[in-house]
Amino acid sequence: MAIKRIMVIGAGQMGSGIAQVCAMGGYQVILHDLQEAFVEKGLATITKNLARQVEKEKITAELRDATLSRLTPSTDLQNAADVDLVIEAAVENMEIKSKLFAELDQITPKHAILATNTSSLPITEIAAATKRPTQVIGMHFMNPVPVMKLVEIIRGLATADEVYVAIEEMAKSLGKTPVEVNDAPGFVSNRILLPMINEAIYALYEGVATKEAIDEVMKLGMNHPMGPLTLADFIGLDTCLYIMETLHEGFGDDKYRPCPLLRKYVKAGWYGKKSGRGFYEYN
Ligand SMILES: CC(=O)CC(=O)SCCNC(=O)CCNC(=O)[C@H](O)C(C)(C)COP(=O)(O)OP(=O)(O)OC[C@H]1O[C@@H](n2cnc3c(N)ncnc32)[C@H](O)[C@@H]1OP(=O)(O)O
Ligand SMILES: NC(=O)C1=CN([C@@H]2O[C@H](COP(=O)(O)OP(=O)(O)OC[C@H]3O[C@@H](n4cnc5c(N)ncnc54)[C@H](OP(=O)(O)O)[C@@H]3O)[C@@H](O)[C@H]2O)C=CC1
Repeated sequence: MAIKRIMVIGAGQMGSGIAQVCAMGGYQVILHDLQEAFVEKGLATITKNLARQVEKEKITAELRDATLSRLTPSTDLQNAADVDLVIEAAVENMEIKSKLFAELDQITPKHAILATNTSSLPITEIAAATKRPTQVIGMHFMNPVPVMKLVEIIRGLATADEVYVAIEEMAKSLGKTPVEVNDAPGFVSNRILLPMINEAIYALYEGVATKEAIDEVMKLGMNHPMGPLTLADFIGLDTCLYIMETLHEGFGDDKYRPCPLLRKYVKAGWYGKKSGRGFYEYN
């Protein structure tokens, strides 16, 4: 199954990172979002990242130029008509993802693989929105995509072995390390990470310590590169809440109930780094 042309859907923090590593890996990439301004913002992030790498002499100016030349902007989903693979990285919402996959099933060629970068939603349910569930798979990159080695690959109930192998090979071709997991709420990564972050938010909510102290304990005491509240801001508090809700609903276990403080911040529009304010403030 030769993969040459890819559409990445969602030009946010994950979609732009995924588009960057795919283009650097030699693939032709269409970066798609709802509005031109979002696509432009994503492309500007990629351009800035590549410029920084050239400055640091990590990549050549030729690789930067070749990478940029392989990226095409899109605001029309019909542009997926000749791709071999779609990697969807739109917002973490089942209704939006199901609708996108149903449309992609109509638009993309029969051989195309439809992958989702969802953090927690059931791959099997997303696949059920299509008539090609054997060709739907989870391809879960970590943030920041250009830096983190892991790609969690999630098989839905019907995912075909050859589709799994094609995605595993593709992840390796990007210099990533794929790890195979089965379809369960939050998979492995967020089933373990998000309850830890949620518990840190509860510690803040209950006045156990300041946000700085909570982060310092986990950084200096556990050698985490970022404290859990800084990491929550980095992931996006909206995404953190969606993931906790998926775990809560998926397992039906109250140990996964989202902290009320997390809900309050999301209701206030404090989404973390991407909106300028979360637990901390950003310029
Ligand atoms: C929610 C989900 O579904 C799953 C998830 O993704 S959960 C989140 C998983 N990610 C993490 O846990 C990240 C934890 N944090 C870290 O690993 C580190 O703090 C970090 C890599 C983000 C930054 O590392 P640091 O040493 O503090 O900063 P810094 O020295 O500036 O950066 C290290 C390198 O990363 C690069 N980098 C940092 N942020 C970047 C970004 N947003 N995009 C691209 N590159 C970035 C830097 O350019 C630098 O590259 P070089 O080594 O080539 O020079
Ligand atoms: N943040 C993280 O650390 C990680 C996130 N993920 C997952 O990746 C996905 C994206 O997350 P992230 O990049 O952080 O989120 P962002 O909010 O940064 O980006 C999402 C982008 O998708 C766009 N979008 C929303 N709906 C559609 C649609 N129907 N068609 C096309 N584009 C759309 C959004 O536009 P608009 O602003 O208009 O809504 C926005 O530009 C989520 O599923 C998330 O769970 C996976 C790994 C890590």
